[in-house]
Amino acid sequence: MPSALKADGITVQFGGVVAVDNVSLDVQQGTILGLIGPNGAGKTTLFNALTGFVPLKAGRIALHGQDVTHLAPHARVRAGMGRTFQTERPFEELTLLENVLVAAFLREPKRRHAEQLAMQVLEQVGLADRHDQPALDLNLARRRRLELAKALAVQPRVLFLDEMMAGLNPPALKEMIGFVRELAAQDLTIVMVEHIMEAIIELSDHVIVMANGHVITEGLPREVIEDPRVITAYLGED
Ligand SMILES: Nc1ncnc2c1ncn2[C@@H]1O[C@H](COP(=O)(O)OP(=O)(O)OP(=O)(O)O)[C@@H](O)[C@H]1O
Repeated sequence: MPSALKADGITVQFGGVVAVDNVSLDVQQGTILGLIGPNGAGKTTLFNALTGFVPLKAGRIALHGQDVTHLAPHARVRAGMGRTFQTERPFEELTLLENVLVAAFLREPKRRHAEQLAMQVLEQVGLADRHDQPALDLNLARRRRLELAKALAVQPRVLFLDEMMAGLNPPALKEMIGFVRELAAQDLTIVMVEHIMEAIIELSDHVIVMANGHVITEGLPREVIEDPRVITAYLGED
């Protein structure tokens, strides 16, 4: 299977804090990588490093063989990265279609094509029938789906999902798991930071566990969550 995302020796330092220390990963096309670890482990920082939002102290990143290490976030979008943000902030006065259009224009300059693309992704996340409503009225589950639609509107080859499942009620969680599974089935490569273990177990092909900026173990989801080192990292030594 071809490598979709390959990162070697990623290191990020904030002042005296090494938030991510020499982390490497290799994600095969069409697979889902789950990134877990206790609060402060460095997951979001790694995510931001991969997508270009924080500078690297060391390391290299390749997307489908293209070196993107020194590209700015918008250039990584053009190279094929899409991402969601932990705190979704839609333009509340704009309609759902307009919100997704803002993202679609990053990849598709012609308005008619961008609109088609935006409607298509709204359809994919089950929001097409609300496309002309303002984002202001959306509940949490629909805001998340809108966030997913925005990330999909840049037509990514590798999609980064940052805690998409947090706070969802059981039906909405099931629905979101279904959307993500469907995307991977369509050969999209997915990297997800997630605290909800149900989602990690159901979706991940491979799991990386971080603590204190390091990878402490990796492997199949059911194996890693039973690893004593992982349990200790989450619960502490006592
Ligand atoms: N902009 C920043 N400036 C300084 N330190 C930071 C910055 N961002 C993160 N850190 C520090 O880097 C470390 C890793 O934080 P990070 O947010 O990446 O962890 P996380 O695993 O995503 O945690 P959570 O699960 O709570 O989101 C922490 O010690 C944090 O305080």
